[in-house]
Amino acid sequence: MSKFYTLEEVAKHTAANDCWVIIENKIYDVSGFLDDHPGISGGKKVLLKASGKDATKQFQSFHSPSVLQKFGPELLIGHVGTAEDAQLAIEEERSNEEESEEIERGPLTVGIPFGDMVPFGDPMWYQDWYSPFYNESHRKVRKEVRAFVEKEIMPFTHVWDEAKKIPAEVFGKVAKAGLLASCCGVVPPEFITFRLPGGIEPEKFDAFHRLIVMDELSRCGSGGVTWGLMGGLGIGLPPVIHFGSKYLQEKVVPGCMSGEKFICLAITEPSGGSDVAGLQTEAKDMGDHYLVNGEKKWITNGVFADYFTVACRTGEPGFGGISFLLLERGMPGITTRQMNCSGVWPSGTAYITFEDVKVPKANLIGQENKGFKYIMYNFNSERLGIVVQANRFARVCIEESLKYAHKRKTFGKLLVDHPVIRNKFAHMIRQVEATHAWLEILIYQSMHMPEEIQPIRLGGPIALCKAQSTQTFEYCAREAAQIFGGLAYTRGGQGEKVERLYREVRAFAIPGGSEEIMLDLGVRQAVKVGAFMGAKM
Ligand code: HEM
Repeated sequence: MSKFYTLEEVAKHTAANDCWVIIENKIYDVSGFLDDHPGISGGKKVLLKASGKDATKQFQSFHSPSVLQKFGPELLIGHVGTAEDAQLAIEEERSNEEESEEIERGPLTVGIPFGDMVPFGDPMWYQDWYSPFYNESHRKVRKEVRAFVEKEIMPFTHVWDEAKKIPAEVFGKVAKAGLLASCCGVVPPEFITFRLPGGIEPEKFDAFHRLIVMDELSRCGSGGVTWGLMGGLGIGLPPVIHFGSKYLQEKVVPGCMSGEKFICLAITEPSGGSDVAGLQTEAKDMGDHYLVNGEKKWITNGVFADYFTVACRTGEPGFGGISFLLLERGMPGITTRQMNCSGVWPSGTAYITFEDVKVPKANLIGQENKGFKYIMYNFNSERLGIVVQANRFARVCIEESLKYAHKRKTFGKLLVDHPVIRNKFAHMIRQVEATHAWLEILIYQSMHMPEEIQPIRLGGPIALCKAQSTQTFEYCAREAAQIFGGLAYTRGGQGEKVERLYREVRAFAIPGGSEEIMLDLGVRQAVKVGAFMGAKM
């Protein structure tokens, strides 16, 4: 049970070896933290000066709430108040916990709002707007994944990013929470070992449940973490699940789904990114095996992957001569090295060299020379995944900067009271909401349109939506950085998410099809489909 102290009692603790501060009515013993407290003008001195009293205001102006999520539990020693207050506070906390997902209902409320209701900080259906796409099962997934991400991911995101590595044990936790299985598209139930988020049956876990999982995870505001956890898995495993032999599936899928093994998709080469048909990595047929030679570049998770789903040339030049092979770490001739990129640091972006790698024929994924079809199959879900992440990152930029604009004053006014700042928010919001609405309608199509016509009908609009989402992300990261000013130019602290996201924009605008290629593809396909469907042009 929590302890309670009066203000007079707290005021006695102002020494370097006995230092308490009050923040939001809670008392923190920061004696052991003084030397670790950062600050340009002496982090220890600042804290000592604030000791023995209520420092809520100063705390809120210098920190993001995640600081207390991370350090609070260890430093918290009690609450301010008398024994009577104590009982009341405990009861209030309990009832707050029970209702935590519900915001107080007012006369404007029409449903059940979720989240902290920062305007446009969450999709509209969270913020008490009607939507035809979601039901109780989606609300369950949303609630569970949000709690998991806030406890297990968000407090550590900055540390992992700086370390350029996610600790191994995190993957197991993420797998057990059902998140890994949620990011691989439609997964046959036999491969799902852990309970899916919200306890939803595998057969009923639909594309909107998957959207929610990825969207909620992306609230951490780090492409390095989203890609570090599931970037390779989400695109490297589906070819094995959908086209691989039983032998390959049994060998690869269980380990990857449990977070003990890692897989990546290796398509891009030093000489070509979006020009997949021109890939050069060669797999020579040697009778009982293939001999693989070539190089792959910018391969997400390649640094720590155990398996590599590799697009190789097995036949004629162009689209028709590509196959997918599964290569395994430990096969002689495979070298991976970490690339030094602007962003997405913990995602293990690799340069990979294959030198005379002997690959058994049993490691062919699907049929020989059908690789391009599998790549195309993968692209639509990969691109939708990028849209989900990029748009949530753009939303994070809105959320973070709108909160900041409510505490930072310039020229005697809060930032949010300056029309020039509100104008920035307006342009960010209209783009994020338009992108989200387009995303939802595309996801709805992917659930209902016959699978065989999806590549033709949906490929173009998904490509356009990908470009829309990354340009929105770029716009919002820039505007949020302007609102944060210097705080978004330094790593860590209040501008932490915005600073990182600003560096990560290109990691979404280029891979999975660059904006230029996406825009062109979108129009080319629209014209082709239009002609097929009798458009009078
Ligand atoms: C439980 C108490 C506290 C904890 C755990 C804490 C933690 C931190 C951390 C982790 C940072 C690094 C930046 C960030 O991540 O936001 C920071 C920065 C800072 N803190 Fe605290 N802090 C506490 C209380 C206070 C109080 C009471 C004050 C002022 C009276 C204060 C003043 C500052 C300042 C000025 C910075 C910015 C330093 C800079 O940008 O150079 N902190 N604090």
